[in-house]
Amino acid sequence: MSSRSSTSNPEPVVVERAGPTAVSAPGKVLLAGGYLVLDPKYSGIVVSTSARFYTFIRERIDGQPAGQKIVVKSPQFLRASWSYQVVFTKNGTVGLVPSVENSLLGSERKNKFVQLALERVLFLAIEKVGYQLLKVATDQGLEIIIVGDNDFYSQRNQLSERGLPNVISSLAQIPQFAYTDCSLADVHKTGLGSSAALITSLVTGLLVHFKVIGAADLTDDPKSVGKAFVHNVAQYVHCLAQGKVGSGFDVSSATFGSQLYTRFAPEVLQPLMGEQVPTKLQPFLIGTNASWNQRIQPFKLPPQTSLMLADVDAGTDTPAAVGRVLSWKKSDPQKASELWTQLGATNDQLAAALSNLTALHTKNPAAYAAAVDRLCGQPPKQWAASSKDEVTQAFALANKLTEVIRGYMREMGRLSQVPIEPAEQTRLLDACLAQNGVVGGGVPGAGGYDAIWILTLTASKANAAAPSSMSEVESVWTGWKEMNVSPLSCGESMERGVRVENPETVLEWLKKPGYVQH
Ligand SMILES: Nc1ncnc2c1ncn2[C@@H]1O[C@H](COP(=O)(O)OP(=O)(O)OP(=O)(O)O)[C@@H](O)[C@H]1O
Ligand SMILES: C[C@@](O)(CCOP(=O)(O)O)CC(=O)O
Repeated sequence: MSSRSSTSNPEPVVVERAGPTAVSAPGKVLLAGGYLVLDPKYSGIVVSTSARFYTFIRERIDGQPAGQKIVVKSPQFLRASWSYQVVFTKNGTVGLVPSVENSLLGSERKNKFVQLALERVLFLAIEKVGYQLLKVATDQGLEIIIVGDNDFYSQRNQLSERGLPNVISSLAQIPQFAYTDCSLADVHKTGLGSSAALITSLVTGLLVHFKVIGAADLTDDPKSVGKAFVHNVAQYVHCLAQGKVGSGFDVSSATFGSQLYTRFAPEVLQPLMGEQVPTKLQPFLIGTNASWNQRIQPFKLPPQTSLMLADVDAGTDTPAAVGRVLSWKKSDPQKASELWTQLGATNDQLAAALSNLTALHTKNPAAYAAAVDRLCGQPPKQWAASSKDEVTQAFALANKLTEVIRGYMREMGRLSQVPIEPAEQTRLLDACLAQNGVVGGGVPGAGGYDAIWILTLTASKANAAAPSSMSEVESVWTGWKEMNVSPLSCGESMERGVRVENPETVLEWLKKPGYVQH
């Protein structure tokens, strides 16, 4: 067990009991930049999802005082609760010890994501608020409930058990945080970054609950030092738990929301990834530490567009795919450099084209809406020739760029012999992109068979009669024979990053009938 010492003198403290704390963080879709975003020379277009991960923290356990004990419950899954003892010693150190009952309870042996988040935030807390305050903050025991919106986990079983068709409108009939009746090890995750959203939500909830940071620190301003600290701590814990330093786009978007993301230099985490925990963590993670040189540019999709996500039935081993692509890249640096340069430039052009559409809406909302309503009734291949107006031309350009990106991703897959956009996904995407009002689509992140994303136009409210490209795409999905295509979240708003929630509201959600209390 590691332990940690305090920097402040043990003074008697006035105890003010802390009320409950609730925090949420969004999932992610990497629309463009898979593989390239591992290199700080390139950026990724990351959209935060409407699906969010929630952490609810309150004192006592099942309403009873439980000195220095912490229980973390994940009630959507079988055997998913873990209990720990916070250990304070006379010389002012703190440590976290998994309780014996974890194995007795039949819990999955342990959850390193949860345990590392608790342990490392306790170390930071004793550095920042001191031994006495931290001891008080845990002396009644803590009950922590962590839940992810349904889209993080395949709902196919839920839909079939309820006799509901596999369509977007059915998703709203499944209770929020629905019980999956399976273990975490067996659940089919949908690739929305559940662990990054979990860690960012749990770490932030603990930092707020232990008063290491204030709720005011959680603005979405990428320049906020408090938010940067939260980002750094969440990246640290997530990389420790995953056992690797990925690009970090998922934790960054969970923290700051939708963005154009450029990776921090991975070396910043090297001193923290070993067995030995540094005696002081704060200097490495503080928001003003310039070694954390990620670049975060707020981004949002254009107005009157909706991001549709579908979960496809075969899984993809992302780490293995990354390994094979990078080893090919090493074996053919010349060809890889050409491809990375062309793909990186096209990704940047797509980001600019999408941001330009938002600017065109700002410039003339009426003209923008009129153009979108018209394009809702045409397949994208006809857009460029249909009108010379700048909104039409801008959407035609965005569509063209997504198709060029798909071509480069297929080329990367062919050269590295990794199924990045395999033929089955190509056929499904081409069928979707032939529908009216579809701006573009592709395989998110590392690609493979996990999922597809489709960006569709939505008619203005004044034009309710306009055709709905979302339903046209959904017809392709429901009629698709080659693979099982299940709809996921379908969001218009570009989600904010990690934020404090009203604990009473979250508690009400957790008491609803469809949510199974353990
Ligand atoms: N509701 C939850 N409660 C507890 N732990 C969870 C929960 N959801 C996810 N996790 C943890 O996150 C791990 C998944 O993290 P991993 O890095 O393997 O995948 P990921 O890339 O986050 O997956 P995806 O992007 O598909 O959501 C699970 O094995 C589990 O330990
Ligand atoms: C392949 C990679 O660049 C993106 C992986 O994205 P996803 O987890 O498949 O959504 C890996 C990374 O950035 O960590």
